[in-house]
Amino acid sequence: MCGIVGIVGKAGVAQSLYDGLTVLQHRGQDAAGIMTIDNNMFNLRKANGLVRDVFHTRHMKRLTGNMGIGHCRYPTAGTSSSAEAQPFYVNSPFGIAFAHNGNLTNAVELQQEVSRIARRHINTTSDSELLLNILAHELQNCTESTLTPEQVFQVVARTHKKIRGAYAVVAAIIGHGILAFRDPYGIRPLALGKRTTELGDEYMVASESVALDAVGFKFVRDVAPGEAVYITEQGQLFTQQCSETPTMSPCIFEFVYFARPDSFIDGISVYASRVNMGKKLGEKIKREWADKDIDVVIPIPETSMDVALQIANTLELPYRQGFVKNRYIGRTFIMPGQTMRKKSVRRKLNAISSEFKGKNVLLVDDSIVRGTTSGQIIEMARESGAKKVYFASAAPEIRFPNVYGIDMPSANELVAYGREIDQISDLIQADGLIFQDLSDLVEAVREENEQIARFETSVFDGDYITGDIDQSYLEGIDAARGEKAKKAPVVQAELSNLDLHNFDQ
Ligand SMILES: O=P(O)(O)OC[C@H]1O[C@H](OP(=O)(O)OP(=O)(O)O)[C@H](O)[C@@H]1O
Ligand SMILES: NC(=O)CC[C@H](N)C(=O)O
Ligand SMILES: [Mg+2]
Repeated sequence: MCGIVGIVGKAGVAQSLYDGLTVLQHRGQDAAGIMTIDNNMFNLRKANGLVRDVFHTRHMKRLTGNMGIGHCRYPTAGTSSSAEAQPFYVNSPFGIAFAHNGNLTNAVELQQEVSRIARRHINTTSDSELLLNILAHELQNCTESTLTPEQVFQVVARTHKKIRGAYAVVAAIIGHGILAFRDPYGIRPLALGKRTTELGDEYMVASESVALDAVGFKFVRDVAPGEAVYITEQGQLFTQQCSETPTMSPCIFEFVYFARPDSFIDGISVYASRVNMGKKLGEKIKREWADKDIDVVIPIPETSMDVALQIANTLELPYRQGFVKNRYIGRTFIMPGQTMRKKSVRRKLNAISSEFKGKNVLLVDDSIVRGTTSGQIIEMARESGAKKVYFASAAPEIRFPNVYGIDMPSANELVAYGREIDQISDLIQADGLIFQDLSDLVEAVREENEQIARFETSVFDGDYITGDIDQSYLEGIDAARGEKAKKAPVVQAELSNLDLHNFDQ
């Protein structure tokens, strides 16, 4: 998914950027980076790893300046090489640092345009580096001597026309300010915050409102789909809609899994939406599983806990914690590669056997994607002595690849692809399996903001909102990014050997 932050402050911003990234860590665990501007110079630190491991005191000391941006990465294009960690940088025009959450769907065409028309070189396979170069090329075309907010917004409007897919972006332009914008569908989230200090007002943009809370910024509002926010280095805020056809269609999977429950996205409390999901699924279980003799409801930590508690309340059954999560192991779904994900489930979750012995348990998860977690967890419940193991998923069956910033490039890897519910149930060896209906999931989230008419739900229904995805596109990303492609002998370490991206370790 990736987390982005950007701050224009009145004093050093590195610590706030760092703190913001630590609370966005759940969006990307593979790499992290911060770039600040001080005295008309960029300072950069980025590397593979968690935020806490990437930044040591010596790096933080070097990240001086009152303006900067940060990123934590979950790769959905290109490779996991540290050369593709963000922020990216181009020296012309002005000098731009850039961070991106999302995924472009016309990267192949853009690659050609960037080299042929813009005569720019891209040194990685990252779609984000491409996006930066499109933006830079458009900025380059502003020939006036000063860069006004109006010009910046025209640049964003032209960029919107060229790129397709999902993007929430933050860019620091040296000598000018910070620019942030969101794709015309608002697929990926972006929030704006403000902090009042003795020295004046400071502004921050972040993927989730929780990052604003963590560093004492007050949530102002969500950036609208297609809208751009430009904060000058003096701290003046300008905003403008830069898309001719903005339509609000946020990714529903943010609410199911990605976002933190204490975030608000597009006016929706992520937590409240999950409670609603639990209520709806609980009601469905009541209707359709009246004959099932469930003794206890048990969540699969961590994301499903809010949903499971509400299911237990709705069914008037006890809610018990049957699995303990090792707090030092990250999220398994966003790990790169199936071998690592598989190994991590048992290291991450351990059963409290007394909660299972002789009981018919209902295990609840937020979603079943590859079936990595559910298969192993059901096995653990049985090893712990459960009589029957039922399974409920707060999201419907995931049958289609994602092209908007979730690393699900291949339908074949999805356990629900080409299978009916009974077959999935057999595969994960459950005694019964139930999924939320898509209409209920949409309602559960919409209940919190009825103004949103549509959500991006392609992983469930194959309806890709940008309208540019066909079978050959899906076959292409499967070949390029599916598990088989990851096993191909690309020596990723070698890719980072160029080391153009980092001037100090
Ligand atoms: O079917 P799968 O391919 O296993 O994917 C789905 C699982 O992965 C996620 O958990 P994750 O461990 O990433 O994070 P969490 O601790 O936030 O639940 C999600 O919450 C499901 O448990
Ligand atoms: N998950 C994301 O937002 C990824 C951003 C970008 N596509 C990358 O792969 O680095
Ligand atoms: Mg989970």
